[in-house]
Amino acid sequence: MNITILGAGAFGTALAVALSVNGPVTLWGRRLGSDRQSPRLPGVTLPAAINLTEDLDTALNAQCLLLGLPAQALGGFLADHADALDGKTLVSTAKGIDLTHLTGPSSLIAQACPAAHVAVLTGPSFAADIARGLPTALTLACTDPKIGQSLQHAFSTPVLRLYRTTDVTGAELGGALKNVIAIAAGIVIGARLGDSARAAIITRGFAEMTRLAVRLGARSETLTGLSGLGDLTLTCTSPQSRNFRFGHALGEGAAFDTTTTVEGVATARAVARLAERLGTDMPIAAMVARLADGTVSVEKALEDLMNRPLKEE
Ligand SMILES: NC(=O)C1=CN([C@@H]2O[C@H](COP(=O)(O)OP(=O)(O)OC[C@H]3O[C@@H](n4cnc5c(N)ncnc54)[C@H](OP(=O)(O)O)[C@@H]3O)[C@@H](O)[C@H]2O)C=CC1
Ligand SMILES: O=C(CO)COP(=O)(O)O
Repeated sequence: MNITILGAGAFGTALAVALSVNGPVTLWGRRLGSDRQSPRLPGVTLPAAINLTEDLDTALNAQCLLLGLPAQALGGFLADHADALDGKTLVSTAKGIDLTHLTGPSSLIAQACPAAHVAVLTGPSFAADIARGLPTALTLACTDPKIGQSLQHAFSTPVLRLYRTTDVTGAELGGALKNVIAIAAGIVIGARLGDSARAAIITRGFAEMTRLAVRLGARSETLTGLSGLGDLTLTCTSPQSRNFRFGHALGEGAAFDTTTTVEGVATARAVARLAERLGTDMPIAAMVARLADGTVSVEKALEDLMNRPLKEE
């Protein structure tokens, strides 16, 4: 399968590097430079099997396109290029909920490109790890089992092992919601509240993730897989995670580089709105939204969460 990746950020570039072991790959980006290096993946030289292009028309000729854009940029990109994208196989790697439409990437794609075959590639994977060829397991979600199987094979390599599911909603919500909980975990560690508190945030955060995802049509078992619990574990425990690092800075009262992609901030806001609309209890996510917006202090957030009515687990 001829693979084209749109978006030369850290993840799109890492996937291009990984998939180029299977054959030629095209990587489109707005600013690629000429030295086969990526500013988002320092120290990684892009192999010759990656065809780099800044010409979007050329890139859009492909039948299967991996979309490496962040969640909040995806809607605009789809709107701008819907005609050229419709009817193709479009695989999103974005981990977020669109703040305007309050939906995940798959619904955004389906709304903009109704004739497209939609899939989601997600799971625990730092771009730097993938680009270095470290062993990684991911989830490929597609409602059409045949297309899902063909993508699973196309995107697997000796060090990239893909599992398959038809639960697109569950897979993409797991990836989006874990970013919100990773911010909370970072805040806990940054504010020196301890590893026990982090374990509580991970566990109760996972309960929230599952509650909202199931309410939106996901299968609960999907949340226990790589795309949910797997990615939650990774991002809540590793300083490689930008969401965790953002939370850490918030917790210790330090500044954070605002140009860094931190998907969990907009997603926390989207979750707070969704939770209110659906009447779903999402206290940690709602608190992350308020903390990120600066409308509550860490001390007050902790006090409020600890003093919620006692209940059954
Ligand atoms: N990094 C990681 O480890 C992983 C990331 N992901 C997910 O992948 C998605 C992308 O993240 P990541 O690659 O890390 O982000 P980066 O911040 O590294 O890169 C984002 C890329 O998107 C491009 N972009 C943004 N807006 C537009 C637009 N309107 N049109 C065209 N290109 C645009 C940027 O282009 P430009 O440089 O020109 O601004 C940039 O190349 C996120 O949802 C993330 O959660 C998933 C797994 C792992
Ligand atoms: O999604 C990721 C790992 O699976 C990357 O996490 P961050 O965006 O927090 O760096």
